[in-house]
Amino acid sequence: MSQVLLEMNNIKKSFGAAAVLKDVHFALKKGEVHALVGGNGAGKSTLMKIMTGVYTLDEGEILIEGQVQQIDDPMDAKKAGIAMIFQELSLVQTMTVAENIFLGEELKKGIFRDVEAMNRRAREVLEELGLDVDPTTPVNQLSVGMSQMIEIAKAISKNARILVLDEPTASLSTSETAHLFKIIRELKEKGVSMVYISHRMNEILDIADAITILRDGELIVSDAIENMDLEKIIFYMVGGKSSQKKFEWVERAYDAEGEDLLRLEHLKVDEKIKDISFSVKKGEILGLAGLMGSGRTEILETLFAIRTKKGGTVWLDGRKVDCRHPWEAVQAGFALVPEDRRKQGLVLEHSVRDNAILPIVQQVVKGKTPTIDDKAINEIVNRDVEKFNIVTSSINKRIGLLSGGNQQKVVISKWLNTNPKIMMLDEPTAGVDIGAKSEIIHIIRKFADQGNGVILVSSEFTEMLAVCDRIITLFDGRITGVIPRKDIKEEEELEHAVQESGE
Ligand SMILES: Nc1ncnc2c1ncn2[C@@H]1O[C@H](COP(=O)(O)OP(=O)(O)OP(=O)(O)O)[C@@H](O)[C@H]1O
Repeated sequence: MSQVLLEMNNIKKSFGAAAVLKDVHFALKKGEVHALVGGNGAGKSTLMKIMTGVYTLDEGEILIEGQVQQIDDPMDAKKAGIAMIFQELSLVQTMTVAENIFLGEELKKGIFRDVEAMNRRAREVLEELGLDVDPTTPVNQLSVGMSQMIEIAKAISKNARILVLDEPTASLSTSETAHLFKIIRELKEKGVSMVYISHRMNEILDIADAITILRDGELIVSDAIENMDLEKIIFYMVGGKSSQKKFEWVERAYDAEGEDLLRLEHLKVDEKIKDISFSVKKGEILGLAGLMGSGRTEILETLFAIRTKKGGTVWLDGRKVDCRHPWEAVQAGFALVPEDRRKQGLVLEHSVRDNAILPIVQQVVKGKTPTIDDKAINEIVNRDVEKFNIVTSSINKRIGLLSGGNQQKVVISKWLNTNPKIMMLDEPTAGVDIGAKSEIIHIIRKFADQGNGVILVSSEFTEMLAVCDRIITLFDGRITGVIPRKDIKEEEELEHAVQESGE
C-alpha cells in the first residue's frame, strides 16, 4: 500500500445559500492517478480550487504527509508542490518554451538573464519527459497538445509533486492523447501524484488507479479503479436515475439523394483552404473529421462569417448566400456552437438569462413601443434550464459562475432557439457530462429529423460515429474522403482514414 500524500477531510464550501461541497473527503496517494468524476456542477472544480488555493474552504482540513497544511492562496499551494494544469492554457504565446518554463523565476548571471542556462535546464526537463521540442521554439508555433505538455514540464521543473489535470484531453487528437498518457505514466513512476478530471469514461478506465465520485457536492464513493466498471461509475454518478447512456448509431431515414439544403462550391478561406466543396442534405448530420489544423473549425467559422470568404459560392435552401457578418449568417439560418465557449460563446459577466436570450431578442420584444417581454423570456429560459438539466441556483446567476458543462448547455440551447436551418457544432460535448452528452446527441438528431442540417466537428470519434450520417475527412485544408457512416465498421477505420489521409 503506497502512502497517502494528501488528504482533504470534511470539506465544506458554500457560495451564498448554495452548499457546493458537503463534507467531502478526498485522499491522494503518492504516485497515483486519481480520477475525480461527477456530473456537471457536482463540485469537482470547486474541490480542486480549494486544494490549489484559489478558493478557501469554509470547514475542514487539508493534510500533506499527515501534517495539517494551511492553503489560503495559490502561493501556499505552490509551496506545497501542488500545480494545476489549466484547460485554458496559461502560457505566453510569444515567448519561447524555455522562457515560459522559467517565467517569473528567471535564472540570472549577475543582473542579466542567463538565457543559455535556462535553455540548458529546460532541455533537461523536456528530455526527462521525453518531449521532442527545442526550448528556443516560440510557444505559438506548438500544437495545443504540445503546449499542454509544456505546462506540465513547467510544473515539474518547479518540483510539483501533485498535478491537477482538468479535462486535459478536451482538445487533443488521438495521438496527442496517447503521448500525454505516456507522460502521465512516466510521472507516476517518478512518484508524482495526479488528480484527473474528465467526462471521458474510457480514458478514466485506462489511466486512473483510483476514482472518487461526487454527486451534488457529496462524496458518493472512493475506490480502486479495478473495483469499478463503466456501469458502476455511471450508476454512482447519476444516483440510479435512469437516463440513456449509450450513444449507439441508428441509421436515420433521410433522403440521401434528395435536395441539398446547404451547398458549398469551391470555398476559399486562405492559402491553406482553397477549394472546399460539399453539400448537406435536408435531414442530414454531416461530420467533419480531421486532425487539429486540418481546417475543420475554419470552414465553420467562414460559413458563420467570422472569417471572410475569399472565394467560392454558398447556397442555403436554394438561395445563394453571401454573409458578411455573423448576424447576417444567423438571419440566413446558420447557428454556430463554437469550440471555445468562454471566449466566443458567452458573455461571462452576464446572467444565464441574458446569455440565453441574446440571439433571439427580437422574438421577445412586444408592443407598439417595443419593450422586452420579461415573462416570455423567463418562460423560455426556465424551460431550457429544465429541458437541458442546467444546474444553476437561478436564471439570474452570472454565467461565468456555472460549471463548464452547464455553460455549454446554455450555449447549445440558445442557438436552438434561433430556429436555424443549419446547426454547426464544434466540439459540442467537450466538458459535458455523460447524461447531458446523450441529451445533446438526442437533440441534434431531433433537430435533423425536422428536415434541418447539422455539421458536427468532434475529436471524439466515438461521438462522431454515433451521430453522423456521413463523414468527410479533411487534411491540411483539403477534403480527402467522403464516407457514409454505414460503411464504417470500427472506430479504428475512421482513425486510420483521418491519419492516413495526409499521406
Ligand atoms: N464562485 C462561485 N460562485 C457561485 N457559485 C459557484 C462558484 N463556483 C462554483 N459555483 C457553483 O458550484 C457548483 C459546482 O461547480 P463546479 O465547477 O465545482 O462543478 P464541476 O463538478 O467542476 O462541474 P463541470 O463538470 O461542469 O465542470 C455549480 O453549481 C457552480 O455554479
